[in-house]
Amino acid sequence: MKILVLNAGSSTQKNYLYELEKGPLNEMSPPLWSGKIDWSRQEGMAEIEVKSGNQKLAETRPSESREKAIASLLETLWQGKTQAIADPSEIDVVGHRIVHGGEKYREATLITPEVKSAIAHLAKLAPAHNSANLQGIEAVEKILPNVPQIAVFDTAFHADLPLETVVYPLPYEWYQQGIRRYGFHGISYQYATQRTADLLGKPLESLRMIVCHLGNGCSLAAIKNGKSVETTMGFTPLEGLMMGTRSGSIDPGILIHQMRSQQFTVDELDSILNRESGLKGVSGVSSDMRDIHTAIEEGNERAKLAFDMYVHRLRLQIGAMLPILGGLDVLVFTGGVGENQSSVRSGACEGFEFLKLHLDPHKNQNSPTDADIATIESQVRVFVIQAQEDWAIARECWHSLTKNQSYTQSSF
Ligand SMILES: Nc1ncnc2c1ncn2[C@@H]1O[C@H](COP(=O)(O)OP(=O)(O)O)[C@@H](O)[C@H]1O
Ligand SMILES: CC(=O)OP(=O)(O)O
Ligand SMILES: [Mg+2]
Repeated sequence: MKILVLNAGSSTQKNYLYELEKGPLNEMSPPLWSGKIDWSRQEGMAEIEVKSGNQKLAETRPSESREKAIASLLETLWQGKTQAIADPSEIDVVGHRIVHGGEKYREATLITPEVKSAIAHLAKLAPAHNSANLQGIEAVEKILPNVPQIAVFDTAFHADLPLETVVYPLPYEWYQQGIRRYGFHGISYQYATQRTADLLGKPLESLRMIVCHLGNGCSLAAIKNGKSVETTMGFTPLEGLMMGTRSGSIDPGILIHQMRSQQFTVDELDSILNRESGLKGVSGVSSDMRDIHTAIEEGNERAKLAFDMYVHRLRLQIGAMLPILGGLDVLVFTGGVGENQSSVRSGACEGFEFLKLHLDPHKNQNSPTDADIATIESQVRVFVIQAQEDWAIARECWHSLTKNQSYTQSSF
């Protein structure tokens, strides 16, 4: 079965083609083809990178609409030096990461006009994500009109969060209107928790885990019996940790004050909190941890402050999860920052020695992939797991199509 996966991020579009013959294993099988567009590195420009076998294509082009960019990227799958298939008709199914599934979507779902309008409706709550997800679905509809498309939701992993976590201390009627905590990055959490348990050789259900997903968007989740019991993102992907360009949690009184005294409009505040805050807003340098690191080495004090705040807030939230879990067996770091920035990991672990959590500095420094970086004596294991949201989506597609053959046939 050939499965195309589209993962639309706020400023990136990552696409992969996987081939699964005997069904998915827990360990990732490398994709036949991958194509990435990154709009975050240069203003008005799109950096494109396509890989297939040992062929590689890299170029920078002026930005165009996401739909057009996806269409031309997908052509490299069946044309030119990165060609991986003879014809688009070889693709059996397309899986999409959909960030916000609201209350209704608790598992992978075949995309129908009704599902599309629900995704569009939820774009109000995750504007940087759901509308990009929808553009991906529509781009594929034009190129592969007869191929089933499956939505895999980031919110689904948190579907059973307890009520005291879900409800905000606001008028109860607001909760009844749908203003509640949902949690995100669930596809990443599901993969990282199972992968860690497999590497440890222990049942997932026996482990108390905290997983820190640190990419452009950052959140962490407490996982007990294999289920999410608390997480830092809430109604939207803006709550919680400090991120690349998002503020994370702040005093809501600041917004009221700024609206009143500085007359900011709602759209201006939305843009400031989502795109001009976090590492970028504080440092004035960049949202990218690599640039922050370089600026710190050059003596930039605001970059240092941004880094220190990022780590401080991360530690606070790790600490907040401890009583929820009643202790900790494994701490996991994943996502672009979690996988690559050893100083974030060591900073986050500082102060948790009282748990007998001890990082091995040498192992940590080498930024390993899918490895334990705690000392042998440490009573808490610490893992770095490469985020594999796309592989997890491919697995979900395979399960959806094979668990119910009539569903598969009727939808072709
Ligand atoms: N080698 C690296 N060292 C430090 N940080 C990195 C490195 N590579 C990527 N990052 C960080 O990871 C972020 C992207 O993470 P990623 O998980 O790919 O994001 P997303 O999936 O949300 O687009 C970058 O913005 C950067 O801050
Ligand atoms: C939900 C979310 O924040 O996603 P990302 O990290 O891809 O921006
Ligand atoms: Mg991501």
